[in-house]
Amino acid sequence: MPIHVNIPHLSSRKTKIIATLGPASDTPEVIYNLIKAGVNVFRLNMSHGEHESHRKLYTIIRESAEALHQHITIFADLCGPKIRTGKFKNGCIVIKTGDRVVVTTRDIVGEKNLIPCQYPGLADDVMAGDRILLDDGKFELKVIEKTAQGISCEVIYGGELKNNKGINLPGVNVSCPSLTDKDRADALFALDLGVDYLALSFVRKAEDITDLRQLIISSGYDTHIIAKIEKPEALINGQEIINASDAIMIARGDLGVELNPEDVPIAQHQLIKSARALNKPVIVATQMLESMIENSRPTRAEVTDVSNAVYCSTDAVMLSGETAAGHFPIEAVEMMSKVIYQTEAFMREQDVFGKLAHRDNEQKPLPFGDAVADATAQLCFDLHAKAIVSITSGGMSVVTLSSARPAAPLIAISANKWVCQRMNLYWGVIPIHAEDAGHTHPNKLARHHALATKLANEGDNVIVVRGFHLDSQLSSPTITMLTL
Ligand SMILES: Nc1ncnc2c1ncn2[C@@H]1O[C@H](COP(=O)(O)OP(=O)(O)O)[C@@H](O)[C@H]1O
Ligand SMILES: C=C(OP(=O)(O)O)C(=O)O
Repeated sequence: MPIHVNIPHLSSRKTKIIATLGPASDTPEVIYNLIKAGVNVFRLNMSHGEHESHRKLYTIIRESAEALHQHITIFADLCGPKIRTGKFKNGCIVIKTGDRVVVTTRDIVGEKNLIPCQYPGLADDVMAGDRILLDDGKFELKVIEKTAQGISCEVIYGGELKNNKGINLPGVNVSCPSLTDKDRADALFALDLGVDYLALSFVRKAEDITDLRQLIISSGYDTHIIAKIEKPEALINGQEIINASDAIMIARGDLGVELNPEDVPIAQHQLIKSARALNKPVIVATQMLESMIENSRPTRAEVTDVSNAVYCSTDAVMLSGETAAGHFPIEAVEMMSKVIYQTEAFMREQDVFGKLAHRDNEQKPLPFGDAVADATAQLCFDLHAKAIVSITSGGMSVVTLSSARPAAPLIAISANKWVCQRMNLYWGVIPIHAEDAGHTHPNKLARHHALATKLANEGDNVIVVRGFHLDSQLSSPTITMLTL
């Protein structure tokens, strides 16, 4: 049986790459090449496409992952109360600064100066004078009056508006529920398909996550949830939301429209720190290599943005339009991968890894699991260990070990391939599916897989961690140094 492990040369990369799929990347050939270029996680955006097209993509991803002997994570991104335009004749219209346009909630196809909106409550939620932002804030309308035809607006900043683009109402209290009927239908579809995570857009409070959790559990699944942080309310309720979810995404597209753009980098720093303190993986998303939608080379500022997110120790960086609808999807992944390697090499040189552990957080005393994870990272550093090996059933200990940001690769062995796919999102984690994980001696497993992955050689030290329970009452962790 082939060992499912990330391609060896990619194994040394700690920060994971997420790619959104769309018309530019919906063939077996492109998906296969995206994985080869370094994608660890794919995002299926439920705001676009149909269930059948997502099913097709899901199948292609699983087949390509199998062919490349890799664990690949898949998540479905639920729209949540995200408001969007409808469709236009010919796919787009041009709105001109100074013109009058009508935004209608009728189910029609848009045309010149008529913009359909998919959210029926829009007219109730806005008032004369409110701002309506389109396509992540690229275009701006000002509400003049509500008429029988719809909401009459003046175009403040115009441009080419395409199908299905986001609408933001900064400062307006949107009455739309957090989990819409479409989200429920999309969630059930994605759960049945077998996705590894569900992401929820426009989370405002912890209950939004618990509502989705309820739906997942009542459907018989234990799929994990990614909370997308993109509303000012989500920053206010940040701790509770992070606690209630399994991972977070800093969705900077909408966040940068809902907040002042200059507040986004600060929010990014704070969210990465808070998520790590609570052992929750964190994703930095949107516009990371935006200019590569059109150009084969990114701007220096974009490359620096990716590098800074890596240096701040995010678990994953995400590509959106670059891989979904851009002209250079493979090149965008290759570029992201190069920037990550280069930045991590610098971090290694500066001895940053292992020093980013939980003890930097303000909690005193540390929770037991965090303290064990930090001690393991420190041991790894002191013993020049080539790898940490953790044998896990559900991955909880692995996410905690990963949050200590150890210098060595973290080989996470599980008998459950779904757990492997889930763990593949975590920083520095190399998941390995081994059916005998439950009944083979941990040291034997560790030795075999550390050598088979070529992460360590005969004579090298590895650290084997087991019996690791996050609750100190139940835990009797064993941390062993094994010389291969
Ligand atoms: N499955 C899809 N089908 C058609 N177009 C898509 C799909 N996924 C993404 N796109 C296109 O790529 C753009 C960027 O992708 P993404 O960031 O996922 O979307 P958005 O920002 O609209 O949520 C989208 O706005 C859309 O134009
Ligand atoms: C990732 C984001 O969400 P979406 O693509 O759904 O707009 C974002 O707003 O940054």
